[in-house]
Amino acid sequence: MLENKFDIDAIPGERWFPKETTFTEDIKEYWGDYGVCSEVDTLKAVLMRRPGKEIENFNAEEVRFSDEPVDVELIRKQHDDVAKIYSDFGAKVFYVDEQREDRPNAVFCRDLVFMTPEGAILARPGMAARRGEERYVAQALAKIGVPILTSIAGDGIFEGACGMWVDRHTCVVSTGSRCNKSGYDQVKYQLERMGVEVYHMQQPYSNIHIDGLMNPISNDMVLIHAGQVPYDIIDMLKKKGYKILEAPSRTEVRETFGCNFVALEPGHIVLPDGNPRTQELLEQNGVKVETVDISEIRKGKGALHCITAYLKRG
Ligand SMILES: NC(=[NH2+])NCCC[C@H](N)C(=O)O
Repeated sequence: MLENKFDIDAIPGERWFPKETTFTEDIKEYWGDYGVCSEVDTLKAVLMRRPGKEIENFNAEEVRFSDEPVDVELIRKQHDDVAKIYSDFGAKVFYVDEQREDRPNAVFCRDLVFMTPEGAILARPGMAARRGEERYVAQALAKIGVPILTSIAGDGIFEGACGMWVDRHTCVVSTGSRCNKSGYDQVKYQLERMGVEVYHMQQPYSNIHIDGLMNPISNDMVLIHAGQVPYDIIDMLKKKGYKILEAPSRTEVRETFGCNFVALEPGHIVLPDGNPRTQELLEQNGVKVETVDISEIRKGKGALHCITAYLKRG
């Protein structure tokens, strides 16, 4: 044996091993209790923008509002009425507190964030007069502990209402004027990573988002505007066991937003007031329908689904 006057201890192995949990397992502990993989499961938390200074003065044509003037106090009251329905039902209502003063469309929160089981995908609006709204949504999400998985970047365009959950493993994402190929690919990457199959839908030339054309009522029933939804998408929904209800009135779908409702829980929805034919069809099919007057919000060419970003369902 060599005489070793200077024996040096071996370098020890690693002692601090990584915590090998998934993001979904961790989210509650390090962020908050958020996550969505359904358009209908029990509504637990939402993000909304109560119209602030931005609604007081704008050029309707530039921001894609109708030219009837908005009653500022009434739009705020109607927005509060909707929020109260959610909170009375037991959902937590969070707000985007700050916003640019030149962005009246910021009330349409769904367009700015698409929520997944692991957190939010932050949108990048297609319309120039909306770009930048998302910065204040990011601020609000960070404050309440909703992780932001990606912020649509590069040459991508994507708005949250171009996504629709079918079930935990299935999502429809639509391209058109509010979501281009690059935005679509960025969303698809995130969803596929979570084990979600993405079905592509093409928006008709006359429509910007999915929610005015097709909206799930429960986990096996969906309302569609048949004339504007692609065959392949409906075929997929039927094969997954969905019953298809066809909206009976084009006027209601297009003018009074009969398809733009919010499910509080499966088979129980809040519908914009003034859609009698749609309401009758839904009730005949056993749907519990509550209505709310959103005449002022409608002047922004959007309705209930558009103003409600889901943060937690089920
Ligand atoms: N999810 C919706 N359908 N949003 C409607 C948004 C309407 C808004 N004026 C816009 O053009 O962006």
